[in-house]
Formats: sequence, structure tokens, C-alpha cells
Amino acid sequence: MARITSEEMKERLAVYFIMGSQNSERPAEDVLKEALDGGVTLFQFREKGSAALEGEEKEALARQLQRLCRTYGVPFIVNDDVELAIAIDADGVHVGQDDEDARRVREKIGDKILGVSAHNVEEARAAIEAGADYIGVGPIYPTRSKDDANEAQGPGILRHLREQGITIPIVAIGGITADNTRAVIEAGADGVSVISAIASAPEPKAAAAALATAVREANLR
Ligand SMILES: Cc1ncsc1CCOP(=O)(O)O
Ligand SMILES: C=C1C=NC(C)=NC1=N
Repeated sequence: MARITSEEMKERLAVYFIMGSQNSERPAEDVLKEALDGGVTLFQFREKGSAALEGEEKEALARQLQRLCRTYGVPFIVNDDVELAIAIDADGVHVGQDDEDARRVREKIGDKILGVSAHNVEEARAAIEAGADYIGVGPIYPTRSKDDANEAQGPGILRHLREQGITIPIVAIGGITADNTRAVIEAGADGVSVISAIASAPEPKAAAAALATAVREANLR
């Protein structure tokens, strides 16, 4: 299997749903199924927080959600836990600045998808050097889904990265909704990444569909 192309990566980043067992009162599998029915294009399993699952329970949930994504042909990405990603043959890994060095992760995962969080031009350039396929930039807007999130940067950071010649696929993250999606796409993001806009929605399917429509319409402008 070869590395994902930049074009396919950009398409996959359109509606990038992220969740773990702590992000909904409902079973993760039910929420993910509805989100996939609504048109999610990429999924990240992110098991974090004080009551996060660990060990065999975490792996069992990961395998359950991975199976669901496979039936929809949607790639399954694991957040932080490189060993788990390799153990279950996930489609990729996403690492933050405080996680394992992206260059080391690239060596371990071969051609799997590698996503890296970046907050500025220096971190973006380092991620590209390390072999990232995309970068996650944010929080763009205030978020309650990541307790150690940095200050919200606004869409301006996306414009700045593009002006500085950063051409790698970029997904915006942090407080993203269907209402602010156009602003982040116009500022230079290739797609949007969300937790609560889908996981906390009364209708995850409709929420995912609204995000997909907002991204599609922004790309037509
Ligand atoms: C994982 C992560 N990284 C930056 S903000 C964030 C949380 C995004 O959650 P929400 O879409 O609910 O704001
Ligand atoms: C922190 C993150 C930033 N961006 C993405 C896509 N995922 C994350 N977990």
C-alpha cells in the first residue's frame, strides 16, 4: 500500500469526526453509525479524559468502531496510541505536539496516514519534515471538548499558514459548527474536524450532513 495522495487526503478531511467513549451519553457505536450515515468522511478514535477506557476495554471499543468504519469505507484513525493503531491495523494515527515525535511515528507506521497537530508555521513545517499527510490546526474557536486546549486562534491562523506557503492538507478543529464552517474553509482549511457538533447533537446524522453541505458549498465559492 502506498502513501495517501494529497488530493485524496484533502477529500477525506472534508468532515472528520472525532470521538471516544467520554464524548456522548450514548454508546459510541450508535453515534458513529448515525454520523457515518450523515456523511462523515474520516473518523478518529480519541479515548481521553479521567474516565477514559484503557487496555482491553479500549482495544475492544476501537475494534468495534473500526469494524463499523470499514463497512462504510471510511478510514479509521487512532489518536496518540501508536501501539494500539499498529495492533489493530488502523488506517492511521494522529499525534499532538506533546506526543511521540512524528518522525519516529512515521518510521513505525510505514505508509499509514499520519496526522500532526500544529499551532503555528514552525510546527507546521516540522510536521511536513516529519512526513505528515495532514495537519490539524486549532482550536480555531473556543472548545469544551479538550480540557488542555490552547487559546482559540480564529480562522486567521489558517490564512497565515497558507500565506507562508504551507500547502499540506489542513483540517480546522476547535468549536467548529455548520455555521462557522464556511469561514474556516474560506480561510484555507481543506475540511473541518469536530467532536461536539456531532457527538452532542440530538441528531448526529443530520449534524454530519449539515457539515458536509457547508463544506461542499464553501468549496463551490
Ligand atoms: C481535540 C481538539 N484539539 C483542538 S480542539 C479539540 C476539541 C474539538 O472538539 P469540539 O469540536 O467539540 O470543539
Ligand atoms: C488535537 C487534534 C488536532 N487535530 C486533529 C485532527 N485531531 C486531534 N486530536
